[in-house]
Amino acid sequence: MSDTSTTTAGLADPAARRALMAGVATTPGSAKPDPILVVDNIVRAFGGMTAVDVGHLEVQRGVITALIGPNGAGKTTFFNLITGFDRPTSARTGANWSFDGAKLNKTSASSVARAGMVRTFQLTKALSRMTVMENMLLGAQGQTGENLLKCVFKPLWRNQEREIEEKAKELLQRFKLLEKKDDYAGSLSGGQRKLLEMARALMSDPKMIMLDEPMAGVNPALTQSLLGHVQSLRDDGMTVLFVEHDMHVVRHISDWVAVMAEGRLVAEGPADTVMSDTAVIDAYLGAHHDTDLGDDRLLSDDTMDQLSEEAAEEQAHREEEQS
Ligand SMILES: Nc1ncnc2c1ncn2[C@@H]1O[C@H](COP(=O)(O)OP(=O)(O)OP(=O)(O)O)[C@@H](O)[C@H]1O
Repeated sequence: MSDTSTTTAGLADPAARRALMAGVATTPGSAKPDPILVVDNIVRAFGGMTAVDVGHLEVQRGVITALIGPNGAGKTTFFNLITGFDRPTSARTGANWSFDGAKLNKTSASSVARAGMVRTFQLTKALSRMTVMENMLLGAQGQTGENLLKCVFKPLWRNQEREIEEKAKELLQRFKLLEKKDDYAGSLSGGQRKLLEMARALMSDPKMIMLDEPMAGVNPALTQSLLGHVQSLRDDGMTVLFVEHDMHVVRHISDWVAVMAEGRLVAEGPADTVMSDTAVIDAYLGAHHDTDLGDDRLLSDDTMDQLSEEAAEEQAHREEEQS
């Protein structure tokens, strides 16, 4: 295994990332130079249907890995399993996964988050009725102060409360949401909600952030800014694992792509290699024939016109809001 500190330090540099992944085999389950997450024999069946059956998967530390696959491939179920929100049916027959060297099987979702693997979760109805700041403070749960000791060490708790609020403000500033801190989260646009979900996840200082379709429902004008945020998390040394259907996004920001189909890991590699893999093309085209695998040359003029119209509308809307 390579030295983690030196490996991750230079990963803002694309050439360093390419060099790091260059020697990795493009076969499903391939070994990584310094994996932060290692998964073995994780199976989840619902009745007679096997939703997930992953024999071995390693996620490289400090890079952006996309998990792709057609609808129903098992991506969300896989996320739920490794983050402790669901249990594998293979629990008794050897399911194993570890994060940053610590075993995670049988661990609750909150312990997984405390270990440093945090997933974004969607703004539910209940969270929509809370303010942006209240949502951020929820993300800090699990830190001291929640327990009875806070009554005994109140000054200490107050200090921490202040620190947490400061941290929330800094993150909101970074994600351009500070002016909205007292607004109800439900009043935010689709893109701003995604930013809030990401900012909230960062409140607990994760080592790895897992994003489930971070670009879904986000209009083109905000997509660029969201992509920039995801890349800067990686550049700051965080590991990113994300599920995404938009293949343009996947090509644009992924350092590595893992592909699932019918519950199994069927391919791995850099985006371009994976997208031209026949197993991947078959998996997608078998599911829906009109799938766009993210080659910009395939975008029709009409689609491009529509995208720029939407971007212009969003820009006009923002200018109107500012005036
Ligand atoms: N709680 C459940 N009960 C029964 N079947 C389920 C349950 N959750 C998921 N499934 C099934 O498991 C399979 C995998 O679903 P999953 O949502 O993980 O796929 P996915 O790759 O995330 O799909 P999508 O891209 O459409 O979100 C699907 O056939 C789905 O219907």
